[in-house]
Amino acid sequence: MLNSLLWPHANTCLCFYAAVVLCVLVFLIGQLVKMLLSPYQESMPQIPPGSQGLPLIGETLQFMAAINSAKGFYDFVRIRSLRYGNCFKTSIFGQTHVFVSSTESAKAILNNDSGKFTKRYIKSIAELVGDQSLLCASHQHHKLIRSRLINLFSTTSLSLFIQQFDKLLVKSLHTWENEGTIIVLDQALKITFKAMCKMLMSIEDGQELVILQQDIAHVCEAMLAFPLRFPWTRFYKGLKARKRIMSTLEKIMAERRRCSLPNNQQDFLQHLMIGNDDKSCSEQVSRLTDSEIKDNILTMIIAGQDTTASAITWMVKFLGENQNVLDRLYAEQFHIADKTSKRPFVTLEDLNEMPYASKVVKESLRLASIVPWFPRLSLDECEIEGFKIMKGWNINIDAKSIHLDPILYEEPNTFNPSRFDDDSKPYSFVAFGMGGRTCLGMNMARAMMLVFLHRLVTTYKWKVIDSDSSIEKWALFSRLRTGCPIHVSRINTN
Ligand code: HEM
Repeated sequence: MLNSLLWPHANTCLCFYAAVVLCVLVFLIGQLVKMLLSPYQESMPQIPPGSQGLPLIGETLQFMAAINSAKGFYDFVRIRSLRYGNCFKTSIFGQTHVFVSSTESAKAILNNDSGKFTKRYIKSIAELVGDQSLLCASHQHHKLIRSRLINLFSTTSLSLFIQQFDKLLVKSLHTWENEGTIIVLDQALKITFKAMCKMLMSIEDGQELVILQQDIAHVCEAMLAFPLRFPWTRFYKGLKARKRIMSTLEKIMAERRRCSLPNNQQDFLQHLMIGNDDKSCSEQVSRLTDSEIKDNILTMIIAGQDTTASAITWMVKFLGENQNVLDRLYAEQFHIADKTSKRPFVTLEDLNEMPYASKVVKESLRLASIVPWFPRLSLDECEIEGFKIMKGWNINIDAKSIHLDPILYEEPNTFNPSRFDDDSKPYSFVAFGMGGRTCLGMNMARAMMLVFLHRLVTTYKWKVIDSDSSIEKWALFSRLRTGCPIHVSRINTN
């Protein structure tokens, strides 16, 4: 009886102790596994710091607010870069964007030896420039288009372009004297646009040019707009303008085919069409379709006009505010003017004899950072700056931060062309990008800036009237809101 009473009790005790031992064992094994894994977990890269903002819209509203402010859209990046450091994450238009600003990351991403990155613009931009545009094409398609376009940017075409640009500029500068006050940006936009249209399609004057310039401006304004398709929205107007530009190009191409223009017409469009229409061309030579030609003519106007005009405007402002730099520039430019004044045009060789002006151009491009960041897409999971980057994230190389990094540039906010007396550190100057997507028109842009500098400095003295540095709202590239008004007076060379 006693046994019968004791045994069930003993059984219960045994079960209890066994359960306790089991629990302790499970706990100890858990701790052991945690200990073994913990060094691994600590070394696992974390995702970059930053805020994803509100559900769905992320930080889109803050980004749009920056686009619509006098500080310009880069301010969105600047504030976060100060808060989180040289690699941070945000969410815009429903997508994750990472911004990085070290030279090492710029090198890895722009060189893209790993093949883990491709270029990507937001969808609305791709719609405006066209999906056959060099800017939006995927890796292989981009290679094909770039290989065709790069032939257009030869030294011969650069020399011809310099002549054409100089001719237009001299004509335009002539009229400045009567006007007294000049808005540099407006003038630079007109001249660069004319020069680009002449080089691309031989359009020089007339109503066609005026309408084209207005339409290009609409397309540019739409690029940062919210992609809403209502008749009163910027985006819709941009799409309509693109349609008109496309039909103008179609008309020009049809006309050239109908009238079988001589193949010696020296413009980019004709060169691209010859490549297409010439049936004797080897099949190996990759030809562009009509859509590819049209999208890329539009791309080159957008990529070349606004950027160069903005850069010229900043350069005039920086020079107007730095008399010591201007004095040194006068010495160099008047020396060269002894030669150029005896010839009808400035030549490429003349430009090669302007070492100080070249540094002025470079310093202006650094300080203005016209294209403030370069967008890429991560094709695979990878690590950047010690952070984990997921496949499908947008990675933006923050060129402006690199250009203003005090470790790379002493007193980075000072306009000092002589800082380029010594070679720059690798990837510290990326105004035209680097790697397989480097700016195709960089020599053309530099040439326009140098010719502009030469003619302005040797023709006029100028004073910047409004020193306001606010940035134009909704501008795709960093443009001065005032357009830099200057008062000019002709230099008496007698
Ligand atoms: C000061 C003026 C200019 C600046 C600052 C500038 C800057 C840039 C930058 C930074 C890129 C590369 C962006 C990236 O890697 O994502 C680029 C690409 C490009 N630029 Fe320029 N650019 C200028 C003038 C021009 C001109 C005059 C043309 C003439 C047509 C031009 C045509 C292009 C083209 C076609 C691309 C795309 C290249 C590609 O994706 O393969 N640019 N530009």
